[in-house]
Amino acid sequence: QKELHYVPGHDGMVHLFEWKWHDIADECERFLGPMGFGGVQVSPIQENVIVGSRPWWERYQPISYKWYTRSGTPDEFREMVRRCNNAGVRIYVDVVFNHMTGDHDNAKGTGGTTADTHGFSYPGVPYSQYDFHYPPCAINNYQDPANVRNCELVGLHDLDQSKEYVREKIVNFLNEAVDAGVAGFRVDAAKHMWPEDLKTIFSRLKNLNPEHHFPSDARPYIVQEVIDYGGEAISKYEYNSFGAVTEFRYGMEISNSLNGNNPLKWFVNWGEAWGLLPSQDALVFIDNHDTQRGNPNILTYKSSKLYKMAVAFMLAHPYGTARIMSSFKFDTFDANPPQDSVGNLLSPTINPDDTCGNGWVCEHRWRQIYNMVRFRNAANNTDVNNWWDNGQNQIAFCRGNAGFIAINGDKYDLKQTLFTCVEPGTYCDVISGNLENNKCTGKVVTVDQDRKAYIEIPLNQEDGVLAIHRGAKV
Ligand SMILES: O=C(NCCCOc1c(-c2ccc(O)c(O)c2)oc2cc(O)cc(O)c2c1=O)[C@@H]1CCCN1C(=O)/C=C/c1ccc(O)c(O)c1
Ligand SMILES: [Ca+2]
Repeated sequence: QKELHYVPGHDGMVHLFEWKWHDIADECERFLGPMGFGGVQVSPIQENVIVGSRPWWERYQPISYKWYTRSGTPDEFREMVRRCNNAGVRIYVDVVFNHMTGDHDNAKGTGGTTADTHGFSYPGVPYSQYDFHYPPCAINNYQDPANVRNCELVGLHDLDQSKEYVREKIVNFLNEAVDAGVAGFRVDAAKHMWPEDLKTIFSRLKNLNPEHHFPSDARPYIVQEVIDYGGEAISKYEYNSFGAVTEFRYGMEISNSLNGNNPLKWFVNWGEAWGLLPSQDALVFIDNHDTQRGNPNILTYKSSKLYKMAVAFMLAHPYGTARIMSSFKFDTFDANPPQDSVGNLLSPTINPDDTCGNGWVCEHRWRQIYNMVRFRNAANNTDVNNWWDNGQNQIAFCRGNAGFIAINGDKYDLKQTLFTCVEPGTYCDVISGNLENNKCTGKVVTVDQDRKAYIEIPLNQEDGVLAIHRGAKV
């Protein structure tokens, strides 16, 4: 099965990239739980090799399966899982077991473990040369599935998951996290592992720990990172029968449209009809930790108006399992996360307006984004209906009779009286403000007896979106 184990009334995953465990626990209790977020994807928990300038990608070079990273210790991790589960927020661990490190002289890990990387020896597990694809070959041909699975990604020593000993080490690592109360995993570089090996490994995972309020016999939710935009020999469809899969085309198509290359009107049949994975198998996102820094066509926090429109559309639409990126500020690809002079990660500071400081972007705390998480919760179990568009980049649709959203991607005002599906009454536009003390701090939308309303999104307005739902009715 691929069902998530979100607590009822919670939906939407947020990737708290590079956050420390105690800060995540605080965020679950003070913000994510109350706002109805479903879960957090955390950075890798396994010990990684220390690379000089501390680039973000050092955490994707494991040196052992011990839970010591710059995000915290095993006890801090377990405490975070307990506190987040108690706040109704699930934890999904980013796990890296396609490979270990590349070659590093005098390699040392974030938990003090050393390794002889040139000799393919990792005593912290232990792994030796026999546990790897050896002698190494380089991945240099994405049209050859064996090359992509059995060779080294940028020189990272490639484990052989067909070996029972390797499988056992991986399964034990994952099951320890299940015992600690996690709800599932994001499997890094799944494209670089054989589907049969992954299926075998996942079949050996325990059921989720009932002490953490999971239904009995609940299975871990697995998301496999398969970077497939089409055009390579390996397909996302090789992986979605035994786990969910990242749908990279999702963010690419929405970014492409909002960047002006393809009118929004075409999204009337957004979903499988576009060649995307089946909805229940798809983990969807606008940007991720890699594409936000490596792909100029993908919208990120740096294009904030278009980005909020993209994320609002994702959260308003029922297709797939939505994941919101929460970033640190960066201006180069390799940039390290916010850290002090001796390499300790900095905690996000929370400003009086609830935004973050200390180099953290906290997209998930932007009103236009957290309010769309609430929209997604208010609209759960409904479909897209009553689609409207102007033939170009102005669209609107309902979710059952629970919610209504309008988006203006054109270079002129949207001014229309539209059918909004929701009960007649007065609603707050949750993009421009909140419903507080039974008043709207932003725009007010009056829905008449015919369930129609005058909808206006001027071109020069701060946001290109208007959204109302039954949870924001005055
Ligand atoms: O130029 C780079 N890499 C060469 C391009 C291949 O990119 C990588 C891909 C990759 C990229 C595109 C694909 O279609 C694909 O199948 C794989 O997946 C990785 C996964 C890892 O766990 C660790 C890595 O170092 C990589 C990686 O280098 C820079 C310098 C080293 C890290 N890195 C990077 O660019 C790091 C990227 C990275 C790191 C972690 C990820 O989870 C990820 O998705 C990408
Ligand atoms: Ca591999």
